[in-house]
Amino acid sequence: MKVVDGIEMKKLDRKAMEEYGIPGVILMEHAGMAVTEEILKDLAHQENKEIVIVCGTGNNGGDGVVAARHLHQKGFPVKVRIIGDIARISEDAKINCDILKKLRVDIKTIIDFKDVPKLSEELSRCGVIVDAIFGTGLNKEVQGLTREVILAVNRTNTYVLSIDIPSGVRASDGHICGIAVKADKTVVLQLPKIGNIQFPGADYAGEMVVKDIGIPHEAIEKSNFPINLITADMVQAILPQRRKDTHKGNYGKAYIVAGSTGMTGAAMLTCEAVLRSGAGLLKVAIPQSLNNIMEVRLTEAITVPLPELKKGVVGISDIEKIIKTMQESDVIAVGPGSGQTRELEEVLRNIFEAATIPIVLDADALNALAHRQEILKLIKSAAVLTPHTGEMSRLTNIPVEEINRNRIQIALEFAKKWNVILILKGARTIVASPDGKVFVNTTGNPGMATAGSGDVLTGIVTGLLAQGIQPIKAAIAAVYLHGVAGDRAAARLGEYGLIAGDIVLELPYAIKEIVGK
Ligand SMILES: NC(=O)C1=CN([C@@H]2O[C@H](COP(=O)(O)OP(=O)(O)OC[C@H]3O[C@@H](n4cnc5c(N)ncnc54)[C@H](O)[C@@H]3O)[C@@H](O)[C@H]2O)[C@@H](O)CC1
Ligand SMILES: [K+]
Repeated sequence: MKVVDGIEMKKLDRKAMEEYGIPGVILMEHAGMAVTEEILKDLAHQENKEIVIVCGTGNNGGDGVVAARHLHQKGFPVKVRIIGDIARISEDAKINCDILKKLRVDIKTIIDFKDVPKLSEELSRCGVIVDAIFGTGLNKEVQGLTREVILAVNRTNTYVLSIDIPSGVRASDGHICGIAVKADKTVVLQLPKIGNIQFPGADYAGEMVVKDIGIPHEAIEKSNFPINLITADMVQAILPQRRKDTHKGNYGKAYIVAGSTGMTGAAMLTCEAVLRSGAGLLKVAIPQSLNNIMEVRLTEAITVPLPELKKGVVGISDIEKIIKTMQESDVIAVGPGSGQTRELEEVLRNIFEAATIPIVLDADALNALAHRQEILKLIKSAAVLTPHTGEMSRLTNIPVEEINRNRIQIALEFAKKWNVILILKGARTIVASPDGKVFVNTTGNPGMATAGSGDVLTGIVTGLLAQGIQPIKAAIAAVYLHGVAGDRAAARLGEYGLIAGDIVLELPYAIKEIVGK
């Protein structure tokens, strides 16, 4: 599903109106009806059926006014409160306000700070507050009277439903413009906005429901706005059903170069995740001295011990053996728990020059690359890099705070510059492709911020690549499944006690949930 910013949404609205001749009031009517439908669902669970709709003077307010009409028609007690000068109300909103007045719906303006205490009382007493103050048109910090009203909304214990986006959240990036409504539910119109899914804004949305308001789908499909939301349907289409007449040779050979003294756990988690993602066969290159531990813990993998010169880490003396096994494999992953050595840079350079299969780079491989990014240019096959924000900061020399402010753009630029698929991990992991597309993941939870969680993700990507899934699709499916497995683990254990091994254990069920088998 496409994700847009306010400008792209306006373009699509305009296209619907100008190219297809769908009048704005019709779109507004659909929006108001979609909101009504959701309010009716919420009211079904509660005694207090009174609704207060707080509107701004733009089209978001207009959507609220339409909802008021439909709720009134169904016999619910509705109050509409418009903040500011009613004379400045948008054209389509005005048409709807005029109808409301003829229907004698209780509609008043809030023009003074003196009006706020009375409004606060109404907001506390009603069953549902509808937030129709600002939508995609929010273009400056929220101050004065509107700020007071949003504070009043947030002070109540009343259920709050926001139309399109919680008022105060900027649609283009999720920035909070001074203050924002804390919603229990957001009825997103037609397409999710970046501000609905990127933090901090995403934290204000509550449950999200996306509703079609009649913007022609072919206009949306033609839009070349590059951001997409990863959905269950999308992942289902990526993961093939297994044919009955197959054997392990049909599901690929994965090769993992990972682990060092004290870090065998990282290698282990990656390997387990590869196997749990359905790869046919797994070989793991591990420093000789760590081989015994791996053999005991990892029954299903074949270990390929490396005759390390430096004890406990993979070094350049191991390169021939690594390349030989790589040539017999369908995907190679390097980095989890490899240890920070300058020699790893040389190992990577040799792998990059020789590889004709997809390469996954994580953790210490990324730290090694931070010194010599330019060797990425040697890669002839597909590469998937999986940095968290700290690793991304080292890779790009961009401070963490700046990355957090601009995750989508920074991920996209890196993917394009180095011709790689970039998985930028974090709350709302982003997958960026070298051809300029971005996919945002919304599965997962804060319990997954735990050691080893990233190693599991590397294993899933590798396992899917082994099975011949196209690299960008493998990355998309991997981040989604990783999150679903984490959510399942959190549902069972809570977020505090969740550890990376629990994500691996839930992974088969997460896949089954999507594939059905
Ligand atoms: N044809 C359309 O454009 C449609 C728009 N729809 C709705 O309309 C919304 C967008 O409507 P608009 O573009 O009118 O914008 P909004 O309704 O989001 O509000 C913008 C209004 O608020 C003012 N404003 C912006 N930031 C402010 C601030 N910080 N303090 C005080 N005033 C501020 C602007 O000057 C403008 O008057 C969407 O989110 C959606 O809910 C839907 O009705 C469907 C059709
Ligand atoms: K809103």
